[in-house]
Amino acid sequence: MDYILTAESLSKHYKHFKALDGFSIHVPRGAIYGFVGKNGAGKTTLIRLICGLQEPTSGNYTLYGTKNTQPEITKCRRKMGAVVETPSIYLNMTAEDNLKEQYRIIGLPSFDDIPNLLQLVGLENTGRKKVKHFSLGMKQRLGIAIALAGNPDLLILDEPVNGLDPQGIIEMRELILKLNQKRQITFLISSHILDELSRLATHYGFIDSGHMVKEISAEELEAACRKCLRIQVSDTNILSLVLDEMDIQYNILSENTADIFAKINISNLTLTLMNKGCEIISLTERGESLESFYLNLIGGGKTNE
Ligand SMILES: Nc1ncnc2c1ncn2[C@@H]1O[C@H](COP(=O)(O)OP(=O)(O)OP(=O)(O)O)[C@@H](O)[C@H]1O
Repeated sequence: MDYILTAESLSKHYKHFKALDGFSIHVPRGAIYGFVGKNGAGKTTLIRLICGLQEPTSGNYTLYGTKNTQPEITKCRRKMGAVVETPSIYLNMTAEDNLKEQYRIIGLPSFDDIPNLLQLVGLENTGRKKVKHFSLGMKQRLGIAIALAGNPDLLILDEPVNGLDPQGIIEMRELILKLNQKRQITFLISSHILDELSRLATHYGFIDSGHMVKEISAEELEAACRKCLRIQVSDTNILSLVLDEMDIQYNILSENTADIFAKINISNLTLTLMNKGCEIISLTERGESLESFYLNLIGGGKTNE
């Protein structure tokens, strides 16, 4: 697989405190990678390291295949944009002037692309309005426009929907999906709002106390959380024959137990099984929400702070 960002055995210690400890991550190109963890788990610490704002205590990471210890890493960081904590924008300036300022900072020679960029993030009609009069959602989208100025193909967003109202959340989600699908931008999104992430993410990494607990694709996660019907019967051989005939997906767990992954007509199944001499002993609905998967993985309870 082609990874834009990887880390192995990465550690960041603050005196005796291990904010990241033997941490690993693998972000595939084109992914929307949901980076999930409780407050204080180490998410922002990783982002600060990748952005070059801090140095790791030990271990390495790679950006576009380049190790952080190689001099070319600075060039690689130019292909990356980040909106960390509150985006750094000038409140007394318009959206357009903020973008011009960013273009100057990164040395872009022409402002021609600014109208397109404003349109891309839905701020094309803000005219002379100063940013201090923007909603939080508009400010966040301007933060993204600023991060997009250098035409990056990796965007790192730290808690992008924190504090946004429902409309702002929808606009942010649509913008992320648009940039991912139309501009092939890979996203690393840190968040603890799992429900929102699950509408976007193609991959997840669950971090706890500075460790990567699990990396999983959205498909694998969906399969792990898939609702199923656990059925206990007198003979699963007969059950599998019947389910095959009905073209229903299932998984045999033992001589008497199986999981069925479909909505079924229970009376129909009971009758067919009885006619073939197989008795149903019990039926229970099983399944795990994303939230309970996450809590099982890292445990509820206290934060790291
Ligand atoms: N400069 C620092 N000095 C000492 N400890 C720090 C420093 N920066 C972060 N920490 C500690 O490292 C831990 C991880 O912090 P980090 O900001 O990475 O967490 P986070 O997962 O981003 O959490 P949040 O969602 O609250 O932002 C926290 O316990 C924090 O107090």
